[in-house]
Amino acid sequence: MNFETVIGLEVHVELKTDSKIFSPSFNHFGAEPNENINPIDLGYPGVLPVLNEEAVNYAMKAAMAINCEIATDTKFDRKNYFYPDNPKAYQISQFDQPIGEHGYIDIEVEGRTKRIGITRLHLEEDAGKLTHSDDGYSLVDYNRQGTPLVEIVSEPDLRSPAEAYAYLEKIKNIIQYTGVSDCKMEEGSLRCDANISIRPVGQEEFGVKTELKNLNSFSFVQKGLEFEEKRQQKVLMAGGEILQETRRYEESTKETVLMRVKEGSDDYRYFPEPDLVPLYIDEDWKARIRAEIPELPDARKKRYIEDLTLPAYDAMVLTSTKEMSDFFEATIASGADVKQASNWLMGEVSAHLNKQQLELHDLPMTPSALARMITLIEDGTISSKMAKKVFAELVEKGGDPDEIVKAKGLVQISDEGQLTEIITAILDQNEQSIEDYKNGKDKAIGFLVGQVMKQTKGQANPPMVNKILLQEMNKR
Ligand SMILES: Nc1ncnc2c1ncn2[C@@H]1O[C@H](COP(=O)(O)OP(=O)(O)OP(=O)(O)O)[C@@H](O)[C@H]1O
Ligand SMILES: [Mg+2]
Ligand SMILES: [Mg+2]
Repeated sequence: MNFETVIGLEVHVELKTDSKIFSPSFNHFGAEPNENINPIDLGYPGVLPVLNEEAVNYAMKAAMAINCEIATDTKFDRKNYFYPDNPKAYQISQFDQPIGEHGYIDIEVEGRTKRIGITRLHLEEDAGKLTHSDDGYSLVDYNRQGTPLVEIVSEPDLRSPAEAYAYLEKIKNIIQYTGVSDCKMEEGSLRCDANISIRPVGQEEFGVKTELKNLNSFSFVQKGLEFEEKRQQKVLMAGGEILQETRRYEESTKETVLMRVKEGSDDYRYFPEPDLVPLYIDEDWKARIRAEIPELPDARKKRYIEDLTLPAYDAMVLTSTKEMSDFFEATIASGADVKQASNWLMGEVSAHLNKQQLELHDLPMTPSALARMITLIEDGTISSKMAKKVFAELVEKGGDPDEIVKAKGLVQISDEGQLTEIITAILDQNEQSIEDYKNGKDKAIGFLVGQVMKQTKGQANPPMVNKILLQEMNKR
């Protein structure tokens, strides 16, 4: 029997506000365990949460960027659960009136664009972090408790693990552009639970889903879903039934294992949070936040193709991170040729970053330095071979391309008169090569170019050397 896979993702994104969602504790990653906590985070008796306006602004920004409608009347709810990562035994979340609903994003898979619905985006507080040691005890760090978090729930519109991967890339890309989160999976500021079911092809009704947790990278999400897709197929083919379970992905075995049979939302005993007033978001507030949203990746990509006439591939690569795209724009604003700037960023710059495991902001090279180097190539001051030396210096130490060119004696000889003089002398000494060339042996040109380069210590402008050589030989 042939099955169709159905996937819906829950993505949690931590918002990088200065302080926590309901308390004045710092909200910074990387502090000593339990350094950034106070009695509100820990839910001591008698404390009251106060909503951080910045967290609401950030959540609205994220929701708008994924095309959600923003609620006018919204509120917070208590989700009750007992687990040591949460000292209050409840999480303040949003149940039936989330900040954002009915959104979508467009993803590209195998050259096709597909629209994936977003059911909701709600604002909540993060829980603490447990570290389980091998010798049987667990450590609790409550620094994360109370970090503002948005949960973005997709419609069950994804049809393959590869689509799930593309969806995650796109969500990360968009949210990073808004600047409300770093979306670093390795630091936990972006996390994902993946829901998956299968159904016989042609059947309208969805199958029973399982939910995968402990997915620590986008590729583990894809691998976990691929395993689960096959596991469910085997169960159904053997006449068994899928139970609504929460399963844990094991990186070492690449398998999913049962954690618990899933609780329903009834088990959480949701009720309106009595310590917070309902939140009313008026049109002015919405408009103010909307005006702060920068140009998003899809719009940028379109502009690069239509206005800058870049190939679609370049536009895609350049907009894949905001940092790359901003660097590119600053480079062309400093006067670099658009296509050359794109080529350098996608080529040499990206290769260097990959090799050294660096990010653009780690480089001492500024966009204006890259632009100047590109201009020096274009106007013939340096050859592309010399440019490699200038580039190596720029990414190592930074500095001014003109000064590097001067210091390294890299100036190219592009003076027509000077080159003609050198070439004439070389031709006089190599009459055999001229003869060979006239007899159709094109190799002779290569030899003569080599002689010119040798004599000028590689400083002659190669296209000009070629042109003048041909002119002069044809005269003879
Ligand atoms: N039959 C199905 N097969 C695959 N995915 C499904 C199916 N039904 C629902 N989903 C997806 O499962 C996800 C459910 O997420 P949601 O946050 O609404 O509920 P939950 O996981 O039960 O709640 P919690 O936040 O408490 O974990 C959504 O992304 C939805 O698209
Ligand atoms: Mg959920
Ligand atoms: Mg869930």
